[in-house]
Amino acid sequence: MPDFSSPAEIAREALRRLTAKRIPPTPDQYRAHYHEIAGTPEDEAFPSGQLKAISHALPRTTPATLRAAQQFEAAVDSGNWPTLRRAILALAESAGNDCLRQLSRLLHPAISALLADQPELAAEARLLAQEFDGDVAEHQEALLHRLEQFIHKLEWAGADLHSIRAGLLELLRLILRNISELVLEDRWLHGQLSVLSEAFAGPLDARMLDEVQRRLLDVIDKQSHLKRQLTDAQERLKSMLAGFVDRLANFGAVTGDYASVLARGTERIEAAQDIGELSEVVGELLTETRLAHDVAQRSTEEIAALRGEVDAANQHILRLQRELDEASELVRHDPLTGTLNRKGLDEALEREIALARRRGTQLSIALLDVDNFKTLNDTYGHKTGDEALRHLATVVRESLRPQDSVCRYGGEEFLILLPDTVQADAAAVLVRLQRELTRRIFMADQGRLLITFSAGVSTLDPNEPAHIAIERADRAMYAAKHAGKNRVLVAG
Ligand SMILES: Nc1nc2c(ncn2[C@@H]2O[C@H](COP(=O)(O)OP(=O)(O)OP(=O)(O)O)[C@@H](O)[C@H]2O)c(=O)[nH]1
Repeated sequence: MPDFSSPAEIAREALRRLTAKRIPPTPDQYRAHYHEIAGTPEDEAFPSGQLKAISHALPRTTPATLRAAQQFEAAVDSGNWPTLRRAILALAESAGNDCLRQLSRLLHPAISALLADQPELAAEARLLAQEFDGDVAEHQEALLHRLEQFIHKLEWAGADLHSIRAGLLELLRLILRNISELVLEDRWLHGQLSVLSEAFAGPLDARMLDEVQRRLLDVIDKQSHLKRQLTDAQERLKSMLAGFVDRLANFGAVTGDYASVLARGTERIEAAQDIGELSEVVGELLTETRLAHDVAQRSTEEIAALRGEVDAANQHILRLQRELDEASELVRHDPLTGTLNRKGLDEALEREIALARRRGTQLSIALLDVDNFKTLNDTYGHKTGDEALRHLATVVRESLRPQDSVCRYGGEEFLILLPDTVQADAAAVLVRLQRELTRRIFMADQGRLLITFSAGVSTLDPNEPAHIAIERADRAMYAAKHAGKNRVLVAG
């Protein structure tokens, strides 16, 4: 076989063989014959199509990845392997740098911000972030080792925080138990405290803590007011009783004197020698008797007056108690059902509207009114009516998410705020509530009573005042009543 030493000779021979075999001289056929004659391995064809597909899929989210992707695209267009090799290396480097930058952002600000209570760890996170942001090539291993140690410290700090939180919660539960033992006789405070205990039973979140804080403030307000008033009233009662005892002692002294006058009079009567002497003794006894009678009468009147004052003081204490119960309506919760009252609703509305605007989420409102409540009251009595309302409020509260608010809007009417909920979902929540009331049927003394309600649902437009959306829900609720009750309608 002749030896072809120069590329020109190999090329000529390749063309000659193609002609001899009558094969069309396409680039692929030519390349195959060329390598066969030269005895060299055949280069693979440049896979432009597939490489272009890869280049389209490359990330271009940061300036660095965009640059690397464009370099890759140009290399594919050039069809040149060495250029492509350089582009792939640049791509790998940009991906690595991107990863380091993300790690640096994770360390600072994200992790360092979470470590507000651990300034040393926060400073370490900042330092590591700076180093990962710089040139890591030379001391990569040392840096990775420090990162590993930092992660260990974070794990320990996390475990510490967990046990501190558990300890604080336990402490709060203890305080609550203590307070509820101290205020056994106050139903309203008792209700508030059981709601607080329930709140601490579940996982903590910021909204729940806010609610707990408000309720605790209510409890503290009322408790201190109540205590001051009751101490005053008790002091007044004490001083009245002291006066009463003084009068009794006086009366005792006067009657004691009278008894000795009588005894002396009896002796003198026995020893009397004549009528004159006797009439003198009787005269003295009459005077003393009149005096004793006057004192006794005065004392009886004073004691009766004192008794009147004690009764009035007692009435005053009872009135105070009632006024305080009414005053609890001025705070944020309805004493019968424990749901928010109007003032509580105003605050919750303000908070939720601001949140919805900030987050660009939908706030839905539902108004529900118990069906045929007057008949229930008339048939089973007002007390059963009250219990039915309490049952309804409990089922509603327990069926909703912690971020939803329930308010007693009127006698047997409740308003529910559903943050981050579109109108159709809010209607579905109310339908679920209807089902839940059928499942958890109200057990009255007289037996099982099914409570149903009619409801209207609306969604707040970010630019309208809340009362407009409430009016829409109200109209939908009335439409539900007219359509036959026990149904949920959305506002048109
Ligand atoms: N037991 C009890 N009854 C209440 C309370 N607040 C309001 N009510 C009574 O609820 C009843 C409401 O009656 P209506 O407004 O006629 O409504 P309804 O009977 O439910 O009729 P529809 O709404 O049409 O289904 C009245 O009798 C009120 O006295 C409360 O706190 N306790």
